[in-house]
Amino acid sequence: MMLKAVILIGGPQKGTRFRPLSLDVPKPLFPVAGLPMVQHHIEACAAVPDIREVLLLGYFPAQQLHQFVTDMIAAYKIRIRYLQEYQALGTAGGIYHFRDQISSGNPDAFFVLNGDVCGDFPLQEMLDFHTSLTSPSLITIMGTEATRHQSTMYGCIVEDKETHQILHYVEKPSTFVSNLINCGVYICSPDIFKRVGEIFNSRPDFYSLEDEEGTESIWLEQDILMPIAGTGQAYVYNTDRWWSQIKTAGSAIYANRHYLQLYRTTKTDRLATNGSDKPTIIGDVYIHPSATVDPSAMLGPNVSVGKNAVIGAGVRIRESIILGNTTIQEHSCVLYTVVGWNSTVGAWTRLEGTPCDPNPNKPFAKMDNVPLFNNDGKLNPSITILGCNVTVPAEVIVLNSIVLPYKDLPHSYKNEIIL
Ligand SMILES: Nc1nc2c(ncn2[C@@H]2O[C@H](COP(=O)(O)OP(=O)(O)O[C@H]3O[C@H](CO)[C@@H](O)[C@H](O)[C@@H]3O)[C@@H](O)[C@H]2O)c(=O)[nH]1
Repeated sequence: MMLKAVILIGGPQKGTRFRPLSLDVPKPLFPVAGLPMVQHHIEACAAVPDIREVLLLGYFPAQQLHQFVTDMIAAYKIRIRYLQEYQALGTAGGIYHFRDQISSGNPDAFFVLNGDVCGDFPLQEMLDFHTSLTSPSLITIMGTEATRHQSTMYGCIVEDKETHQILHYVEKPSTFVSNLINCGVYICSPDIFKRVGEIFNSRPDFYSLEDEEGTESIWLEQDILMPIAGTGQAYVYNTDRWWSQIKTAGSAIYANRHYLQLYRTTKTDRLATNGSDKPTIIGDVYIHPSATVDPSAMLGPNVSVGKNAVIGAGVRIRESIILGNTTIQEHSCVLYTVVGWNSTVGAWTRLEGTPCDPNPNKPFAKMDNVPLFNNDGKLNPSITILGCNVTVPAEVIVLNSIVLPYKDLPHSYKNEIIL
């Protein structure tokens, strides 16, 4: 069997809720648990022996992805390419536009993964399910359970419980349809191109100059899944493994924690260990080999420290992401915070945010993608974020605040966006 994988990474206009973290680097490359977000997808794909090529599909300028793709080829030794859409073509439009590249070598099927989800992707298990189906599936969707209340923020699937055929599919319905939601991970038969082609050719105004911008795009969800449901050609593979979207900056801390936890079973060499002349490590912590951490610092649980970062004496960090080239001076405390690249945090300073985790008392609860402001126009409590090249003085407190790049903070801040 020969398979390929397509990862949909979107473009610069997407991922706005991820700001300011997506101001300096395309959102798909933002590091979570020490690796660019979509490297986790690539790693999951590379672990499936039949996947021979991974295609990243998006409309970011190619030079923004070039180094990353080169690094990925070296790390995983499989074919990886970035294919750039000339404009946003939609979740099925891009696949259709590059159908020749996807079909070359005659793959039996190809995976499609949304770049903005994270999880413990059971790709091999899903493939086994897909290939075991007696009637061929044009598209198999990975589905998972959500709460009744949250389900309407996703694509909702009604399945035949015995055969797992999809009977009904609604994209982000206005009222409750089903607890079973679309994870944004698919296996498609190459025959899907015929379906997308029919839609492409059925658009009469395609060449009209008055055509509104955006009508050129084709959506896997609305244009393919909704009409195909109930025809016996679409199936759902259910998973109860960890899965989430990464939409808001707050979800980076949550995803970081879970990916670190996964390292415990699969990649223990990536986790920092305790030892003499080493900092105290609590729980799961990733420290880039080039980072310098003072032995009197205490890190964890759930901390990632990037390239060339310098962590001073007596520093305490918990539930946070410290990006590359950042310096945290002695005795500072960092909790539920993302510290952007090249930032400096003075001594005896406290950076603290509020976690936005899924409700632990509700089974199947996902992260709420809390908007920045509440209805009174006030900032919703969230993780604290420092953009890149921010300088925080010594002996101040920055609480539940978002600091845009290149800012020298003069004093303490609480619940503010600092522009
Ligand atoms: N290449 C490319 N990628 C795109 C484009 N538009 C969106 N994407 C990528 O496609 C994925 C889906 O993004 P959205 O269109 O914003 O959809 P969504 O709100 O995330 O919902 C989708 O994912 C949910 C799971 O996370 C699903 O539940 C839902 O049904 C739907 O498939 C993201 O990774 C995004 O970067 C495009 O024009 N081109």
